Amino acid sequence: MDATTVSTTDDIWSPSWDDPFEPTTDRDDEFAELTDALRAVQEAVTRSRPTPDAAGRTARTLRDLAARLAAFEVGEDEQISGRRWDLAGRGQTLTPALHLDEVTDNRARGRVLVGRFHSGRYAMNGGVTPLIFDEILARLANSCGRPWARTAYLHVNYRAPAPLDVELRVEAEFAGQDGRKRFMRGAMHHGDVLVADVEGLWIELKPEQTQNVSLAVGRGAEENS
Ligand SMILES: CCCCCCCCCCCCCC(=O)SCCNC(=O)CCNC(=O)[C@H](O)C(C)(C)COP(=O)(O)OP(=O)(O)OC[C@H]1O[C@@H](n2cnc3c(N)ncnc32)[C@H](O)[C@@H]1OP(=O)(O)O
Repeated sequence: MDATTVSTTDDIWSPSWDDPFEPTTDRDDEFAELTDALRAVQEAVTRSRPTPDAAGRTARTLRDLAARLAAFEVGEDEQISGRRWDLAGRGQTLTPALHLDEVTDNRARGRVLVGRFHSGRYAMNGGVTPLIFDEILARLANSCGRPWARTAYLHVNYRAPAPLDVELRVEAEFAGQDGRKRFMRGAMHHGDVLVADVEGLWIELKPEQTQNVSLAVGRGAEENS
């Protein structure tokens, strides 16, 4: 698609390159489709160099879409985004969509593919690595009915540049518990190459710290793909 010809929503949603973010979700699942489309927009904006005219028209279209969705605004406890535990990415687009293949009481495994939107320059941005680790370690730390815990720290070691547009494997391990403290470990690989590893601490919340935690809609990988 020629950027100068952008004029309709359909044009904007249809990238001209070989799209690594083709929707993988059921077409009857409209919110999942919406999240997929938003990821496609993030990637398209990042990859494009539109003319000022095309950029302006696209911006107006996006603002129009935001205004239309504002009519459906709800409080954080009622929103769908981030709470779709059955979807890779949980229906949010801050973190690259993590496909969880397994979450047991002491291990989690997943896959992630990162595009140019999350690039630091020909490799994954260093701030994105902790996002992905936080996601998988948090899911494991809070799996199997354990009381809710929050991240106290994440210590990330960057071992090699993480390539874009290819599948990365992410693993997490429940390394031990000491009272309210849950010690977690994780690693990210591209093929045989160790890209990054992490140590994290999760602290079980005291009752007075759980008041805003209303996520009781499933938290493991049971329905994730
Ligand atoms: C909420 C659950 C969401 C889950 C969603 C699932 C998946 C979603 C995926 C999305 C994922 C999103 C996930 C997110 O993004 S979670 C959001 C990011 N995290 C936060 O916002 C947490 C902010 N911090 C706090 O709320 C408090 O500091 C917490 C609750 C963590 C502890 O404050 P609290 O007052 O309760 O603790 P304590 O002082 O009694 O200390 C207790 C013990 O812990 C030790 N200690 C404490 N801190 C540290 C530290 N930094 N290094 C080393 N040690 C530390 C301390 O020495 C003591 O040890 P000991 O003396 O007993 O030996």
